[in-house]
Amino acid sequence: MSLATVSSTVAPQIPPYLFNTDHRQRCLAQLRSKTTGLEKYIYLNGLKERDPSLFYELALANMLEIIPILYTPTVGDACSNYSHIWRRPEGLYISIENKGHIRDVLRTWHVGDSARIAVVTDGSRILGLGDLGANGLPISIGKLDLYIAGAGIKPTTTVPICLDLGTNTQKFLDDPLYIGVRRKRPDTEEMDAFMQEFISAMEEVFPQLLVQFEDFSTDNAFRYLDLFRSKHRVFNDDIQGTGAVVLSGFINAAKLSSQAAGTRLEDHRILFFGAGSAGIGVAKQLVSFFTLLGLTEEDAKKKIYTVDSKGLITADRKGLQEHKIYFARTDYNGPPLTRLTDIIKYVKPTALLGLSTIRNAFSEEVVRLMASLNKRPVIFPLSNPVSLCEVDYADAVAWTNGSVVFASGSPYKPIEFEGKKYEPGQGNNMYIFPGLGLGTILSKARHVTDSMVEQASIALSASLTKEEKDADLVYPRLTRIRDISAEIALAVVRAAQKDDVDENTLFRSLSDNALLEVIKSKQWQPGAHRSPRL
Ligand SMILES: NC(=O)C1=CN([C@@H]2O[C@H](COP(=O)(O)OP(=O)(O)OC[C@H]3O[C@@H](n4cnc5c(N)ncnc54)[C@H](O)[C@@H]3O)[C@@H](O)[C@H]2O)C=CC1
Ligand SMILES: CC(=O)C(=O)O
Ligand SMILES: [Mg+2]
Repeated sequence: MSLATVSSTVAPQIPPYLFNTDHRQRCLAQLRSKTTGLEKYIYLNGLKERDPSLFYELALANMLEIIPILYTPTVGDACSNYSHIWRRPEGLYISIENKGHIRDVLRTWHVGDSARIAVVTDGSRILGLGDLGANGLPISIGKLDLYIAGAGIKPTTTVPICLDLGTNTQKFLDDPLYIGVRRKRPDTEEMDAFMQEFISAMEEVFPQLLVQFEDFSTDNAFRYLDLFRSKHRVFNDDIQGTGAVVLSGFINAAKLSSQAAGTRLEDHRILFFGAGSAGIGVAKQLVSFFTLLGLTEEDAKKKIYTVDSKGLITADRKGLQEHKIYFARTDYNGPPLTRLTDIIKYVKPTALLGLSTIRNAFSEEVVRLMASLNKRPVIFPLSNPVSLCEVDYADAVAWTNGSVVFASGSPYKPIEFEGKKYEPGQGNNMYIFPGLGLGTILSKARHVTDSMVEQASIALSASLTKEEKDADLVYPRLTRIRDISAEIALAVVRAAQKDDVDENTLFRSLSDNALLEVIKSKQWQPGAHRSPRL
């Protein structure tokens, strides 16, 4: 027998000194030795492949450090560069060329009947980065990592999907390493036929699955939500998840702002800078909330002003896109208002929400104007990733002399201003979709109803501890996300029961405390099946 044969048949021995240090510390040191976000992302991706349990253990124990790598902002870099950093298949690509046999492609995914949650993107609007085509897969993977870490969904029941339908971004079509099909995106007719086949095939192959649509371009985001939501178990994260998370933060922020001003929640006026899937999704969620407070829909709608790249959206504007019509103002008859400062002077908003993808759109002049109109202005620059955020946290604090109530889409660190510590909120749908998904899966809800989304939002806003309230936070600390997801799931299950869409009726007889315990007991824990040393 040759030496080469001997060495290939003997299992490699792990030298005992490898265990002198906790391997988690070794992995963290390796992670921290990487100098760029993208290198850290690649490192974590490799760790997940080698040892998924350890990967999630590290993510849970070091959330504030690791989530911004797996998710926004760094996942944006990963998507932008995905064709170049690709190592191995780690999700399901369904290409436009698979039309006619999509179910066969779905059957190649290894989890079959046990699949519970799929995040599906077509890569056409990844964060605020535009049409990234097949490079969009990491957004589905990152969202599912949050389902696993944040809600305790079992990793083996998740399905990350990127629909590879082409791209209209020429730079990718010209890139020899581009991973997707080299063609422009289909027209509506071709895409509709593909999507109909896709959603039917999903239901056939994965009968218990919840589908989260993610980062579709705005028209298609609304289109496929409207087409599928009453027939299938689906929701759109950018419209509904964002609506819920921002409503939740708004409720807490508006309380702080109203307390300072001596006004009521009903007195708020909200200006949306950006009127796409996210902006309009949030605006609709706010209308629904104001009606819960007793306002008529018409009066609730009057509280909302929307702005797009052409300025304040008014009903007399020609060729308005469908999704902008509902909020178009009928009470402004002057010349078009295009400058944000002029719009603010006209509207006098108490809250300014940015979902525009325009970096630094909330200039010093804008922020100071908001502070001059409000004792505690609510300013939420929600565009992702950080490179597209409408205003940095430190600037917002300095320009309002510390009075701002702030939440951004991507994370900022706490800061010190004139000797006082200030802590930002992160208004990101990551606080909602894990719990919304968990509640939907456990109740086996046939559909995701409006009330399930709304109750998720209200449960999140009610989840602040006294300490978090005392620190003027509008969202709970991310490190508590598992417990918060369980509380949200409880509210979602109850809403599903009220709407009579829960196919699992066993939970109906349980008290809230008992149900919460059941939900927590279902949360997957990393590390349960691994060697205690690792
Ligand atoms: N924080 C969170 O949880 C979430 C944040 N987002 C972020 O929101 C942003 C927008 O997403 P979508 O609504 O889906 O995109 P979109 O492209 O549909 O909407 C962008 C909107 O901004 C407007 N806009 C563009 N340039 C403008 C300008 N110069 N002045 C005023 N308005 C301008 C557009 O007209 C459009 O109405 C993205 O950056 C995305 O990452 C989206 C979902 C969730
Ligand atoms: C957070 C998210 O879903 C987005 O920026 O698109
Ligand atoms: Mg999104």
